[in-house]
Amino acid sequence: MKIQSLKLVYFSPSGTTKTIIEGIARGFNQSSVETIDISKPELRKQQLQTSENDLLVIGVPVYVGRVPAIAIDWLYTLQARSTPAVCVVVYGNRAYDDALLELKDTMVKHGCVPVACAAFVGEHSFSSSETPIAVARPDVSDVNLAELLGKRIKEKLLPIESVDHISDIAVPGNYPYREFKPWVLDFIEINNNCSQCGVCATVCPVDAIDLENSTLIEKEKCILCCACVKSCPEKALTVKPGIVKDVAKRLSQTCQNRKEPVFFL
Ligand SMILES: Cc1cc2nc3c(=O)[nH]c(=O)nc-3n(C[C@H](O)[C@H](O)[C@H](O)COP(=O)(O)O)c2cc1C
Repeated sequence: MKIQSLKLVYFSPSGTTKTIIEGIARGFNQSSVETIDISKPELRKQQLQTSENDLLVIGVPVYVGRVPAIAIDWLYTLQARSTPAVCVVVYGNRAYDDALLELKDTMVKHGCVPVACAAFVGEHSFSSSETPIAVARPDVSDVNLAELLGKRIKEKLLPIESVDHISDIAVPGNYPYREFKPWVLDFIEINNNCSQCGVCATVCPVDAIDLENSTLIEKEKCILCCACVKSCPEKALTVKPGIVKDVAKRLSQTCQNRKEPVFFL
């Protein structure tokens, strides 16, 4: 199959999913590449139409074993016509549960034909110096594997005449998908180092932080991604004692064993 354009789409508040998707794209080595970063609220309004001549690569982080609701909402606006697609989830070294299955099912529902699926590991959103979880993942080895996956997808597509010749890919996961109830939590503490620079408000994928006064965080909008905590140049934002901190402590003890990326193609 001759691919004319690579379409990259990722939701990646703290950047690990973006790193993996870019690695896959390098390995695939296509001259025409269009990227939509759906972590940015204004870019989520952008509609995408794809055809059989495109390769759509979508990456999302795993949130409580599922695809983040924001990414599912965006996928509902996707107009894909028989488009070969790569489904990628990135998780924080605990488990990806039903997320890869959910992503694959959703993409199929919207006109995609999965040509490869993969689960990679990224530093956990709740990781901190006190509660380290998968620190600095994806690392060089993960990125090399992402590039290798890109090459293998190209090799797989080369001899195939059309999407009708791509067989179904089985991925782990269960029905019904793991239950997910959004948490509404006021869990961020801001100390006196805050210079009101606004970086936290700019990186927030749901516009939950007031740009003029970053101490005003709308907890009903917050999705706990911790992009604000991780991006603060003054290290003024930290996680308060409470549920998120307790989860982080538990995961930093129970998820120490390194998990490796897996491909299905
Ligand atoms: C609300 C929330 C739920 C999460 N649930 C899981 C999970 O079920 N399993 C897991 O291993 N990691 C989980 N993570 C960690 C992220 O999947 C992981 O850190 C990912 O690399 C973040 O991607 P990003 O850097 O592209 O934002 C969760 C993170 C958040 C914020």
